[in-house]
Amino acid sequence: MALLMNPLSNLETYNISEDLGFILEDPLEELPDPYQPWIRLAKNLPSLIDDQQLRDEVKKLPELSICHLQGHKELRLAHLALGCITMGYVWEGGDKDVTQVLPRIIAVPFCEISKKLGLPPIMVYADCVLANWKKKDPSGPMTYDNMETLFAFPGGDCSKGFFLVSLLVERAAASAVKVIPDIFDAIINKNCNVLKEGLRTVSSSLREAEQTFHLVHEYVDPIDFFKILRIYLSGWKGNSLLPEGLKYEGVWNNPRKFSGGSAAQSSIIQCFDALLGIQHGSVHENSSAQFLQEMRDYMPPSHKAFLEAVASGPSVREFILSSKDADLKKIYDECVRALVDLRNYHLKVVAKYIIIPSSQLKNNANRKEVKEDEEKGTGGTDLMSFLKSVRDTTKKACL
Ligand code: HEM
Ligand SMILES: N#Cc1ccc(NC(=O)NCc2cnc3scc(C#CC4CC4)n23)cc1
Repeated sequence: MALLMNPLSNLETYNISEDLGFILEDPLEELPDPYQPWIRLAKNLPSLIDDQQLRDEVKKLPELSICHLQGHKELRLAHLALGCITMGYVWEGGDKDVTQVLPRIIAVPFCEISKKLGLPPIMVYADCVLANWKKKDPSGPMTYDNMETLFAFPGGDCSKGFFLVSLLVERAAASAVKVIPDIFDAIINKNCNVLKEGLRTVSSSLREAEQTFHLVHEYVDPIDFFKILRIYLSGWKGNSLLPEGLKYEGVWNNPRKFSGGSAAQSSIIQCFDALLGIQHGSVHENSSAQFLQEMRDYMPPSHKAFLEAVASGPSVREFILSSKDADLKKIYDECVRALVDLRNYHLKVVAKYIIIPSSQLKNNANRKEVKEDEEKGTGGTDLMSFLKSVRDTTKKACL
């Protein structure tokens, strides 16, 4: 039977790497000379923030047109650098001195670059995880010891650990992305053996991703994460510290609300949900599904398009439900269980890095009441119930 056109046959068209999945391959580290002031500020965020100098330095930036930025990788580096500077600018004073206005000198170029990339004018996962890395020895392996982030936040090596461990988990799971076109071809051609092969690769890459996740305990300190880093990931939607949002001076007359960085902006996990036919409730009544759907607007548009292509492709779940092949059902369940185990492990990590430090700090005599939205995700969601509901709907997908 002639191979029917498989919409996913060329991952390149979705800016997806055969080897690294949604990770930006070989991110640029430098921009053309005129933009050096942006790179210099972004490279010195930790010390500028610790010295409370960042806001003053931002105001001294030269007015720059974005016309000298050429190509996707320069735009991604510029969005990453300006995204880091924006988070540092807004949260430099912690929750005691929050600024409501982003100065035009940075707001105007940041919004123009965001528009060209189809990203929101706030730091997103595709910035500080997917594009924020380099190898120390370019000919060496992609291992933690041979890698470095391009930009960091205050809190010592906490942001490096958090961003690079997430990147390595993405890389482990990426080996499953490249078999998705083969899985769709197998369904179109009713080839059970090729389908089984593809699903075995999916479950083994998810198992490898969970193993990689363990690195978080070695490279991220819970107190540094909870007390310092998470502040800089916070957004201005559903945040009582910026109830109207942030005013982007010179761009919009009214303040705008954008959600803080979230791994719900990671395409890789949402891609497995789409492939396995796991619905996290309907976007009409279920807030978890709404949040996951909304976070797709914080992904590079080509990655969002890939998720939609996977979700609208031939249904793996329906094909297997209608199949008599018990082996096929078993392999499908192994994929679902691997995703459940990954989400369960993630919940344990969230307890260690958020729930426990939060209660420890709450118990400190001199600590003010925890703000009502501190227990919420950077996206303003009630994080534990969100994560548990996503894990539970994944579990329900078992055959
Ligand atoms: C210190 C380590 C971590 C903490 C404290 C943490 C915390 C959280 C929190 C609070 C959320 C809820 C939504 C949000 O606010 O973003 C979340 C979502 C998520 N996190 Fe993490 N996370 C950590 C590490 C990781 C790593 C290494 C990965 C792997 C890529 C990951 C993948 C996800 C995903 C995919 C979601 C969206 C919900 C889902 O699809 O299950 N997280 N995380
Ligand atoms: N209190 C408290 C509280 C603390 C943290 C959060 N949320 C949070 O850190 N989300 C980001 C996240 C979750 N998982 C992963 S892997 C890689 C990233 C990332 C990133 C960059 C920011 C784009 N993430 C919510 C509430």
